[in-house]
Amino acid sequence: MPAPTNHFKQRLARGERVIGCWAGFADPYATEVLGTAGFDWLVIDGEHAPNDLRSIMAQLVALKGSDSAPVVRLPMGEAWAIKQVLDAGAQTLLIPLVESAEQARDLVRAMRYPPAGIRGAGAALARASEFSSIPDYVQTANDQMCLLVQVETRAGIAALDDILAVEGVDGVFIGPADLAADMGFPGNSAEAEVAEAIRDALGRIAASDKAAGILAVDDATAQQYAGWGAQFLSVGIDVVMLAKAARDTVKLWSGRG
Ligand SMILES: O=C(O)C(=O)C[C@H](O)[C@@H](O)CO
Repeated sequence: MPAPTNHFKQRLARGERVIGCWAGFADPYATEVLGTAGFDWLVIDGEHAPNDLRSIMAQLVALKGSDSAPVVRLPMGEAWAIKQVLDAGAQTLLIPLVESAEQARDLVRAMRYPPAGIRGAGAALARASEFSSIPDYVQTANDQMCLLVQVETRAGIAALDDILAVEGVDGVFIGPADLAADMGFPGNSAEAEVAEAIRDALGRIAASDKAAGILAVDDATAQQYAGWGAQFLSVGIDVVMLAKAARDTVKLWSGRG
């Protein structure tokens, strides 16, 4: 019995558009709720949500029966953190602030067992191997790894063609907020210069053998990004959804006192 098939990786490879959402409550109960909504993928955000290895693992467990594929974002692409989260059962990683092909190659290697990479062989006690119930996990896991790198600085954009040439990178995600900030327009990814950089980058990624990804928090922007070539498209953030719904409810009733 081989390592679990990464259906999300297969869908990207087939060129399917897949719609996702950010899971930012760092709580398995909230992520389990999201997992019933019908999203194709969910980002368990270890960069900007208060997650740690145990909360990430608890959310992987919560999504085990869901059709929503878990995508785990780490704070940075450190090999030791990648080793831990893969052993916890993650198969798709979103790694922020990638700015070179060398960095991308190092991430590919960190996600794979030797000789293709440097992932430590601890599967015997790992959730990923179902605690050794998958006897050939180490021999079959590499093929199920899905690496999504975030390009979200001017340096990353400049290195995009080189990053796109790296074997083992499955997708490139453009981070609009960080890119806008790095370009001198913090908080304004709709600024013409930033929007043009996003449009150009999504087009170049879509023309490559990688999947293009991005996040939008309003429908008009999401539609625009889809038209520019976004294939794995996140269309919301759970925390923002709840906060907005709560404020709208208060606004609705505040005038009815
Ligand atoms: O740069 C970006 O935009 C992203 O990487 C997404 C953000 O980190 C996400 O938290 C929404 O702001």
